[in-house]
Amino acid sequence: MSDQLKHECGIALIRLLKPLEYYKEKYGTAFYGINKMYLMMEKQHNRGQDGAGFASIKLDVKPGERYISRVRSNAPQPIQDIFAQINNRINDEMTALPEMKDDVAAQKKNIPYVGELLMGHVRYGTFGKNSIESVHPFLRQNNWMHRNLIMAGNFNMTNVFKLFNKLVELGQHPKDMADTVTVMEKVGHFQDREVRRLYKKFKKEGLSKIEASPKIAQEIDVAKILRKSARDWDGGYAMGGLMGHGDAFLLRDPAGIRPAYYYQDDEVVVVASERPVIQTAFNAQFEDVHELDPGKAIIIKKDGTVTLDQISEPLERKACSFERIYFSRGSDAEIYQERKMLGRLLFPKIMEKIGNDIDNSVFSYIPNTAETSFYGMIEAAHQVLNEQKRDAILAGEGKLTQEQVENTLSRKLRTEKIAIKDAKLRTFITEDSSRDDLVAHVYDVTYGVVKPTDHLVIIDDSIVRGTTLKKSILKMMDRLHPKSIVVVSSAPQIRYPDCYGIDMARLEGLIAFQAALHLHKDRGTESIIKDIYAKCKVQLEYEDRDVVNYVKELYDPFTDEEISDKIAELLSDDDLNAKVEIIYQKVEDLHKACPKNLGDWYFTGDYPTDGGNRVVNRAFINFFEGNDERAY
Ligand SMILES: NC(=O)CC[C@H](N)C(=O)O
Repeated sequence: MSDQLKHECGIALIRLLKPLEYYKEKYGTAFYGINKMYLMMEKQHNRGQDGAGFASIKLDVKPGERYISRVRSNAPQPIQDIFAQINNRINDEMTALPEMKDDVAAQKKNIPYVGELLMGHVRYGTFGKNSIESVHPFLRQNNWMHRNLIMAGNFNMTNVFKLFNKLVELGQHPKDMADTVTVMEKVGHFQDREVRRLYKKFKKEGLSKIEASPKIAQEIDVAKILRKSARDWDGGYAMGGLMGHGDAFLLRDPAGIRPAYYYQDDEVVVVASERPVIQTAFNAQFEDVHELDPGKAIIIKKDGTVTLDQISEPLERKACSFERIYFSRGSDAEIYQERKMLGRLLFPKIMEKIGNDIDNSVFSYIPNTAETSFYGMIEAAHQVLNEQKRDAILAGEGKLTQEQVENTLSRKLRTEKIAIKDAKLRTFITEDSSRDDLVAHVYDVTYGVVKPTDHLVIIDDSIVRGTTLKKSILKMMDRLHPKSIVVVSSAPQIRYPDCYGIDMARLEGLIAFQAALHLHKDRGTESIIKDIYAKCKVQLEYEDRDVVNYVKELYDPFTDEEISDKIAELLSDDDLNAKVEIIYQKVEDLHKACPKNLGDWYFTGDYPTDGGNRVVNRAFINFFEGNDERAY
């Protein structure tokens, strides 16, 4: 991936179903849960590097003993940082009381973090700042056990301001503008109400306060709380939560935009944002890890009962296709095949651009995530090359000499590692005039394998803003003097903002949007920009469900190819010698390759929730008015 794209968060939840002694006996440590959580977070570090956090709950402790621990970090290596803190603390306590070594009860009593219920989170912020206060999990604390709530999520709500204002209208005074607080306060509000309802019920039945408490824990209806809380959430989410008394949940949005997977055996229940994370950490088989259905919550009661509850009416399933193209780790059995298919499906178009001249083409990729689609592209290329060889041999009708046959068979695909990412360089980049020259060196190239007669074909996951392509990759590749550079994007053109967790909130940053604007200018049809603006303005007063995405009209007059060609032009500086061509995946082919993740709003403008149309409407107004604000 050449564009820096802020995206996603990763979530991990573990419930140990057996007493801690069991893990000590079987695996040699009562810190089994913490170790597994470390693995699960580390295996999801791709999903967030702005911050990381961990929280745990000890079940069945005596009043006065601490049972909730949390640690968060926004240090440069946040996962390492929090587990260093956890380790240090554990070591300190163990050194102070060495007789605890084999005494699990004492460890549980004296050492924080050791618990039966654990939640971890890695963050890429989509809302608010990167301060430590914005790092999940968030705590809502109370002296009543059942009223404690810990939340962490991979989410973005399109209507977070509306939700915030609702809290204020209720007379509340949220302490923070963080979206996680807004969402958590909603759940906390209904959790409080449910606790109150149950308390009244038990009081009526003649139970004392102390008798009612364990009964509340048993009967607290988590599904009901979530149903009420999520009623007016509009967005993509996988929201995880722990309640003080030991219930836990993870809720997925009704369109299945954000991912969530779970696994259960007789020792653990586990939930994570990505499947292979669970497979690797628990040595589980692919078919034993299940996807959580859209609109459902997995609820783990304190007694270990696990249920899957429908929380909101499912919408049409629109799981984010970017998860498959780029965000999720490509080690997932399905995602790996899908990425390869994305590369394979692009090959016919590549052949057109290189004039079928495989021998004079060098094939490569932008590291690292595009490597898998590169393998698929190469498989397709091999197939075509083999067909060419077969046809050449058959055309000889058995009369070819040995040398001729050998020559044909010796034709090989030229796959090379061309682009090299020099990540460290970023840290030196300053704002002064030397910046552009340094930026060019963010990528380096391999010298000596490209000839002036060659086409250089380079595949990337996607082209969002195109900045790095323009400022670095194309310039560096041009130094190799190829005849042409064919940039291949395994994702279609990104034309619309995202509002469900990917940080692409502004239209004017998108290179496809810029290309459409330029095409209108070239053709003297710019008046459409004003017309769309007028239509958007009118809609400001509309209810979300009535808003139409008029930004589509900006793209309607052009074919995909016209926009791709314009993008190629915009990304080619005058000083480039090679001709630049750009090939994008077709939306139909994306769906063919990733049939379970049909969420494609950033490519098509078809938003899966009503709030999406409001966001794109606002984004266009912001663009037109030169307003820097975010559209949600
Ligand atoms: N990427 C995410 O899921 C972000 C979660 C949340 N919106 C935050 O900004 O903290």
